[in-house]
Amino acid sequence: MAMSGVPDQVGVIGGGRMGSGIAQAFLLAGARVEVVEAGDEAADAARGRIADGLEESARRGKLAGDDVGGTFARLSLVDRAAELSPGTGLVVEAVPERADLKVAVLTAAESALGPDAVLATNTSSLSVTELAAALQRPARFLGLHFFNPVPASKLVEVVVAPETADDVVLAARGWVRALGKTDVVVKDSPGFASSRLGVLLGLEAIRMLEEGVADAEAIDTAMELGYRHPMGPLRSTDLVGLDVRLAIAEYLAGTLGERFTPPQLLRDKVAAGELGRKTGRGFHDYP
Ligand SMILES: CC(=O)CC(=O)SCCNC(=O)CCNC(=O)[C@H](O)C(C)(C)COP(=O)(O)OP(=O)(O)OC[C@H]1O[C@@H](n2cnc3c(N)ncnc32)[C@H](O)[C@@H]1OP(=O)(O)O
Ligand SMILES: NC(=O)C1=CN([C@@H]2O[C@H](COP(=O)(O)OP(=O)(O)OC[C@H]3O[C@@H](n4cnc5c(N)ncnc54)[C@H](OP(=O)(O)O)[C@@H]3O)[C@@H](O)[C@H]2O)C=CC1
Repeated sequence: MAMSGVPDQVGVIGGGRMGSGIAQAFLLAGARVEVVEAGDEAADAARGRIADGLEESARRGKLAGDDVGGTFARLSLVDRAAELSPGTGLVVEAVPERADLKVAVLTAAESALGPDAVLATNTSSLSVTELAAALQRPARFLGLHFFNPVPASKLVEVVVAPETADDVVLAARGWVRALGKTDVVVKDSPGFASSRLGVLLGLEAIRMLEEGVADAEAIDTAMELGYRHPMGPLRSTDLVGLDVRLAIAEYLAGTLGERFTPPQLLRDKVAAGELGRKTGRGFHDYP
């Protein structure tokens, strides 16, 4: 264990929006972190995101002992999940929301690690139980669902499948707290507690936009001032990424039913490359 109560060595598969935030959180808690990204260009981009995040943490006085350089020195990048260090205590998978992709990287990681390692998925919606079925040691697997933006978000959903061992749940809850975040334990089911509710609100807001009920600014402001949500449902969709939201909605439509069917406007915007903040345009503009 690192001094603060997280495993000494942590792996994060996928260093995109979420993976880089998760890596940053474990670095701040004192762990050595290996991030898996294929290819030099993707690795450099992930390294850059994490470096920027740590600089911001330092500006906000969130670096405990080390300086930015010392914290960043505990980060390394590898090309493939099979190359993760055998002594890794915890791996969090944060590749795109596709079951086949997640199974491929999780099974590769499992083969590289010792029998006590815990594997976790950051999936927003996919069945943790079905992902577990592809593994040799399903008892050591669970969902650790972080929220965006990871450094500012206080929540991690701990998603428990029927086969997840009790001691793994206990350890994972301790790690979440050691990150300075709050854990909520949720039984595995499509969309867990947060995506099931959050996505429905987002989809309804898009349908309202399609119907011309109000413009995006008005819909968001209604929820921000009326319900005191920190961000309206369209601004939140822009932050998550319209492509990510579409993948989640498609899965939930298939499992929970028609009410999650993605509106045509969401499909059109994704097809047009308007993915939200990351592309500068979604339901709002980000110059
Ligand atoms: C798709 C999924 O599967 C799941 C999802 O993620 S769905 C949710 C998508 N996200 C949302 O909808 C976000 C909603 N919006 C919000 O929560 C808020 O507007 C926000 C968190 C983005 C900003 O809120 P804010 O109050 O202005 O944040 P801010 O005061 O700057 O920061 C909050 C805390 O995080 C810390 N923080 C922020 N950035 C940080 C960084 N880079 N490093 C370390 N700490 C940081 C701040 O220092 C502050 O800490 P304290 O509470 O200890 O003071
Ligand atoms: N965005 C959000 O608000 C949230 C998302 N999530 C979930 O987190 C997961 C990741 O989402 P997000 O971070 O937004 O997505 P991103 O697209 O930002 O990141 C995914 C990363 O995974 C990399 N990747 C793809 N295939 C592999 C592979 N085989 N091995 C290693 N890395 C790979 C991608 O690299 P490259 O780009 O080079 O292909 C990319 O850097 C999804 O399951 C999503 O549902 C959970 C909470 C919030």
